[in-house]
Amino acid sequence: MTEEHDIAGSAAEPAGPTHSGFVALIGPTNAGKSTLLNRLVGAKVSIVSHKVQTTRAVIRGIATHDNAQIVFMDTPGIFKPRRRLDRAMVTSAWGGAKDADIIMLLIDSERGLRGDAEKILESLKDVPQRKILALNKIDRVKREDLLALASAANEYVAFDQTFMISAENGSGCDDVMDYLAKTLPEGPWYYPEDQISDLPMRQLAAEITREKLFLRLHQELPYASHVETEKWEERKDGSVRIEQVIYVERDSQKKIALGKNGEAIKAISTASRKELSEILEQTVHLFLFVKVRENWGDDPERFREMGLEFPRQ
Ligand SMILES: Nc1nc2c(ncn2[C@@H]2O[C@H](COP(=O)(O)OP(=O)(O)OP(=O)(O)O)[C@@H](O)[C@H]2O)c(=O)[nH]1
Repeated sequence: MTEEHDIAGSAAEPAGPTHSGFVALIGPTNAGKSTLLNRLVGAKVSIVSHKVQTTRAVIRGIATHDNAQIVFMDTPGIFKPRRRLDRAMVTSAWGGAKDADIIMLLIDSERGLRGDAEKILESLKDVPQRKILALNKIDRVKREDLLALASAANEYVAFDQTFMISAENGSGCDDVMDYLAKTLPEGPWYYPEDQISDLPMRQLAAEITREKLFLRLHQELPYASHVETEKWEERKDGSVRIEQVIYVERDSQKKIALGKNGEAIKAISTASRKELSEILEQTVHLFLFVKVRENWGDDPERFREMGLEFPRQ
């Protein structure tokens, strides 16, 4: 994940050695993944409010604990991608997990290994990364059942650690964070601490508009355009105002992007706004501008904005 390293330079990091890395949180539906993330990415932390796309995974939240920055990823494609957004984001089954430093499997200890949990354990066997297990909802089960479940799961996969937690009341969650903070590799933080909240969402929004642009104009505008989100303003009435710029390289391309009487840009804007409203579950006011910027394709900054590594050669 070298592209994120590029961003790390401006992070407000604590003194002393820092740790950082990606944790893929997986588990059957209803295991308590969202509840756990809300807790772990809680008070001290900035949450990425919506689902966010990096190259292959979905960043759900970024937590800081001691000197570590822990980036939690969702890997929705492992099972049945239910939501449209999930499907759109999943490029390959274990996509996100491949880039994770640690894979954390969350199991509902009341349900045990029935159904999906067993299938996931099976498929985890061949995954090379360090794996940990968290048995959730321990407030609902007896201790001896928990121990039996822990050893049953460890027969499938040799977990580095097994935690017993309650995402709901917080029990055991600090232990998980202590472990992650010290086990993730030493290195600079991936994201600036104070810029976490909407930066990735801006990228996702730009990506959606770029897709609409491409769908409509790919024959005329092959690779000569790119989209940036310039403004993101949450409004009191619950809506959001998003301003984006479509960069093209030449005046002739600007004409194409606008279309006759602005028809192309209007259609792109409508399609993008619709999808953004669905994803964000709020009213979106989208404003698109087309600007000519020569040679944007040679500008490393533009690549970084898109979360891409700048090809050196
Ligand atoms: N008793 C108890 N309930 C919990 C705990 N953690 C989560 N829950 C409940 O379990 C249900 C499912 O939790 P979610 O966090 O939505 O589960 P999820 O894994 O994100 O589910 P999907 O988004 O469907 O994959 C909710 O009703 C939670 O309140 C826990 O530690 N104890």
